Amino acid sequence: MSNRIYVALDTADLARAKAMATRVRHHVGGIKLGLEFFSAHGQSGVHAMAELGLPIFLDLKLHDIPNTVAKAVQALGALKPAILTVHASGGRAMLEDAKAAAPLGTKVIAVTMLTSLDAADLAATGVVGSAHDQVSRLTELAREAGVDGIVCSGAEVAAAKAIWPKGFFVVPGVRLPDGQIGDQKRVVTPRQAMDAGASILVVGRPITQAEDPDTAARAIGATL
Ligand SMILES: O=c1ccn([C@@H]2O[C@H](COP(=O)(O)O)[C@@H](O)[C@H]2O)c(=O)[nH]1
Repeated sequence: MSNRIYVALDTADLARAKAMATRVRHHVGGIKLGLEFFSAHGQSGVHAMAELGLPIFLDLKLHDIPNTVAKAVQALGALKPAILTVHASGGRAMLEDAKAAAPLGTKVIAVTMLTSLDAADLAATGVVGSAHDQVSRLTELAREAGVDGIVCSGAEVAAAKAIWPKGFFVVPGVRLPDGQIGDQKRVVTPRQAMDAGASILVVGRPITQAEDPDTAARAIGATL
């Protein structure tokens, strides 16, 4: 894939999502649809977005018992997403069953530690250690379970790649040096993330909230 940027279309407004995707389509490699979009528009909304012809990343971060997740993955299979996310902390059996239930061409990617969390947030949920430790532990688990890769921040991707050289590494929470961080906590620049080993970048608000989204997407691409 030549363009490594997936634009996150976090909106419940289908017309807005379509208009944004149409605007930036020549400057991104795919479209990421998450909980907000899917809760509002479900599978028909995903079909409507797929008509634009870009790969679809379905970021639903599934997290439940193995049987429930496997059945959900099966139900989503008709959409044939390029990428589908589950939470690594759902455990090995859940990851294995999610992968087994996914269509052949869909990468099942395990979210390790959300980029909106830091070590203090981890500690508050009873997890001891640094973000690096947590991402490393869950990368190992995801690799052993046979999924295709992980989501982590750009700060941990080099360590994750050392554990899993052939893994697929999705990095959200990227910002240009002068960009607004918002609710993200573990942030690096797009260039730093790629240099550290990211396979693809997820970029939302730096593109979608920009005055001129196509220029913003092109400018981010030009830094890579
Ligand atoms: O750890 C994670 C996992 C997923 N995301 C998603 O990526 C985008 C980031 O949007 P920005 O506007 O660029 O912050 C968003 O859709 C999240 O749901 C993440 O940020 N961190």
